[in-house]
Amino acid sequence: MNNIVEKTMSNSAQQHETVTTPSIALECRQLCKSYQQGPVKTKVLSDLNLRVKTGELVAIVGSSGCGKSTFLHLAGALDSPTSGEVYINGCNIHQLTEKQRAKFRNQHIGFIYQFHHLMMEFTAMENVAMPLLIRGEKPKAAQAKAQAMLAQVGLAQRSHHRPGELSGGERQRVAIARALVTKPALVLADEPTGNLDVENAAQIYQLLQELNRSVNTSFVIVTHDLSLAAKMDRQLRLASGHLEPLLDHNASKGEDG
Ligand SMILES: Nc1ncnc2c1ncn2[C@@H]1O[C@H](COP(=O)(O)OP(=O)(O)OP(=O)(O)O)[C@@H](O)[C@H]1O
Repeated sequence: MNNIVEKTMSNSAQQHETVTTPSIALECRQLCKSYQQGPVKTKVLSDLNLRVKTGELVAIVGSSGCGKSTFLHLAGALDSPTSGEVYINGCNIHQLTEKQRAKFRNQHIGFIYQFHHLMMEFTAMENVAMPLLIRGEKPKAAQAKAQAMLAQVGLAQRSHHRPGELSGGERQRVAIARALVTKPALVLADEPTGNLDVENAAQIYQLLQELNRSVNTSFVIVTHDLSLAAKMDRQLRLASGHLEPLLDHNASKGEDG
């Protein structure tokens, strides 16, 4: 009997531990990046630290040229740091081989760019299904998932349209569906509303929030728009090569840059 009680107590303690200890989707440790062009060395990131919890929405703002895209490229395993480490769901991504990194990106990371980067000769459905086909899913299953994802972003009726037959906001919705169709741990977005009008931009952010809640994917969003950044869980500023809380009240939330 005692054993059972002890076991139950220890199980409940473990469950409690699991619930109260947040998982970390992205962790950057002492990240540094310099570019060397001939004799000129440009130091862009310097001892940057960041922890993003599973399901957290983080906005990063910063002046032009401060290193936001550089940071996203390192966090998304598209480029290597000069030094430092990046962990996604606990995996040190820069220790992987190039081939392993490509596979890891396909399985765990979604990208959303300012200019959607859709394949213009393919339909919305084909664009969204592509990451699933790349990871080896059967075409029928991939199409069914792509159709469901397009419905989630409000484009069920546009699945056979090519990007040229969609509005700017709709194209960005397709890009969001493509980034999320694999249910990645982390979505990295570089100015996802940069080329949209205010109304469309607000709709896209609302959509990102809804998807964040429904799939529990973590989002790191680079934006120039402070009012939209304010809607995220946390706002950080990239300056002098590292991240700092944008607003004073964020400092009290802990988990700073
Ligand atoms: N491949 C590269 N080689 C050399 N320098 C680079 C390279 N890529 C970026 N830089 C430099 O690194 C700095 C940061 O660039 P980055 O594109 O990350 O800035 P950003 O904050 O995204 O800018 P923006 O908001 O204007 O897009 C800039 O000074 C840029 O000139």
